[in-house]
Amino acid sequence: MTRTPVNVTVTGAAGQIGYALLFRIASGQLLGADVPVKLRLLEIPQGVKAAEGTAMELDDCAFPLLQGIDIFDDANQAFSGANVALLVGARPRTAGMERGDLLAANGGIFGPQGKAINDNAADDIKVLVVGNPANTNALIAQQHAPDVPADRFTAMTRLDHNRAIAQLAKKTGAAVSDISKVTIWGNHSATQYPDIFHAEIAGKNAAEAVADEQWLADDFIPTVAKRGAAIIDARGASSAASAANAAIDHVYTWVNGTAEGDWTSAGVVSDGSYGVPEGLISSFPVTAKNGRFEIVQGLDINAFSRPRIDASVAELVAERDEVKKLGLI
Ligand SMILES: NC(=O)C1=CN([C@@H]2O[C@H](COP(=O)(O)OP(=O)(O)OC[C@H]3O[C@@H](n4cnc5c(N)ncnc54)[C@H](O)[C@@H]3O)[C@@H](O)[C@H]2O)C=CC1
Ligand SMILES: O=C([O-])CC(=O)C(=O)O
Repeated sequence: MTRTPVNVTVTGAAGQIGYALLFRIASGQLLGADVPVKLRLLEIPQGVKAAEGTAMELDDCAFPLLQGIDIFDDANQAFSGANVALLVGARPRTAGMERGDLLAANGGIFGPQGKAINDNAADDIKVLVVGNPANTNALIAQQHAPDVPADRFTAMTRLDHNRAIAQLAKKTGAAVSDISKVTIWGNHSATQYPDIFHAEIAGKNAAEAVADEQWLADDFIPTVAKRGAAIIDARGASSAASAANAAIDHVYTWVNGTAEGDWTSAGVVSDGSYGVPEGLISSFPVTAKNGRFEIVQGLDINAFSRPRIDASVAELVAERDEVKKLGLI
């Protein structure tokens, strides 16, 4: 193996997503089957011992691409030389917690981690925020990293994107691989808008193939948007393997590109496209090429879609205003 290993930092490494994610990174699924990796795991002190156990199991897989595992409880060390950072560890909402409390608790995590990335990561750092509220946590981290180009900070809506594809495949009987150009707009929350008006099934418009606006409004959109809660209800724990899978998909696509004629969804810094205020980290249809996401331009937004996009973006604006008020950005 002659390639220089890629340093991948994962926060919340001892959590349930971490457990589903690390083995797939180490096996080559994050970056490619010929790319060696070094893992840098960040946990809070109480999580370090469990992370050490996971590291023992990673050793026991004898992955040919895995060239080292280091475990830290200090963000500056964990992000030192990082080329890819997966920010999974977050403070979950607990009973009685208001949105402001949740944003404040996570601001205390993502502000310092953004600064640690700014001060210690490699010049080509790419950041994916998974920990909720993912879009606003990503914004907080990005705002604490003034020396890192803003477009290196992204939030995960790929799970929502994959959920939308799966629901559309179920409804139409199409193969997942025949579905392209699905879009998730807005926030990774129940206000998100999964849009199939530009999607295609084997090259034909998906909304026309479905031809059922009532199904869209009353079934498809709420099923996708509330899927996280449905999983928690059924499993007694939040999505882990599917979230890890989406994180793998997000970074793999970012690094290796979208297929010709397709796009994906990601929370990226808005350039003002589609009326989304500049600087917000909102989900858009994006292509990836040469290691960069680009927002797909020029799509017609119809009367069904417009208010739904606006509602989710309004929620992001409210979250941004709240973290500003709290002095977190
Ligand atoms: N964007 C998305 O689509 C999805 C996001 N999520 C979010 O991902 C996050 C992680 O989920 P799980 O792994 O299930 O949670 P978990 O509670 O099993 O694990 C979280 C881990 O993060 C660690 N942690 C907490 N604060 C930390 C810090 N400051 N630095 C480093 N590590 C820290 C904890 O010790 C714990 O081991 C949650 O916020 C969850 O809501 C989950 C599913 C989908
Ligand atoms: O609410 C959660 O923690 C899980 C989540 O984001 C999802 O499954 O989309």
